[in-house]
Amino acid sequence: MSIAKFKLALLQIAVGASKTENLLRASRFIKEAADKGAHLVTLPECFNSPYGTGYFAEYAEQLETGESCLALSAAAKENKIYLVGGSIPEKKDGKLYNTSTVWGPDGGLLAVHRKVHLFDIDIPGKIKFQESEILSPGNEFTSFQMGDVCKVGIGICYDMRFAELAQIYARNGCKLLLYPGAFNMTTGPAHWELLQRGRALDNQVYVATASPARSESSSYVAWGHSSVVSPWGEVIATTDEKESIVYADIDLDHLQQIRSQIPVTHQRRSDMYEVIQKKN
Ligand SMILES: NC(=O)CCC(=O)C(=O)O
Repeated sequence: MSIAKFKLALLQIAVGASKTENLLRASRFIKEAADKGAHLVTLPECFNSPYGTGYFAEYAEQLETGESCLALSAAAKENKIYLVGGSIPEKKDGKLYNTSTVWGPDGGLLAVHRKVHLFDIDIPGKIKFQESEILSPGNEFTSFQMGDVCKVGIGICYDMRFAELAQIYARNGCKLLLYPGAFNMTTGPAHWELLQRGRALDNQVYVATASPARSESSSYVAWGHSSVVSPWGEVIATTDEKESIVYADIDLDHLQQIRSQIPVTHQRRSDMYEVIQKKN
């Protein structure tokens, strides 16, 4: 019989200039969440490096040999949890990516997601950010199977704005979508929660986001507010901007009830419209 409920933990940790300290902090928070019964633990976007195009090259690692992945693998194994390693700047074949790795309770690498939609925006007088100045985009959908419990889809931050990605994950059987992210002080208050609720409600899935804690002295000030939204579109767990751990019970029976009560999946008019998946 498969398990219908599990505890998810989002680690909203402070991220500073020292990679070593960032990794130690992450390991400490992972242990705390596991000790509190979390089965799946998620770190924020860019948890080992300050977030900014000027930092990515310096902090980037190769996945196979980098100290961040070694630390994540060890933490997953020691605590016997599924671990989504937020994201890190990755170097591979002469290119840089914003990359999330997923680890199983035996410390093995289960999945790798390279941010598909790069964060390039320009809101005059507020924020201009161009990830594409230095990063390359990933080209793959990424999901992983959490034992016999549930399939989980991964996106990184700006990926959450693209409804089609979430729709395809849901269609492929994902019941939880995880977005390590770092929205900012302009788009955070306006869109962070709205996007999560939209993705959750449209697809009748759980959606969770993990942000770094806010640091007013950073060049990029993160919004924080890591949250979990239910398939009903309700925020079931959240926090403010400070360092904290957000816990939520993911209840797959509840998800199934909502899907039976409001059966939009079966009511789609695919004779009239369709979202097409062009890659794996
Ligand atoms: N790191 C990101 O992708 C930030 C995305 C963001 O802030 C947005 O508004 O979208």
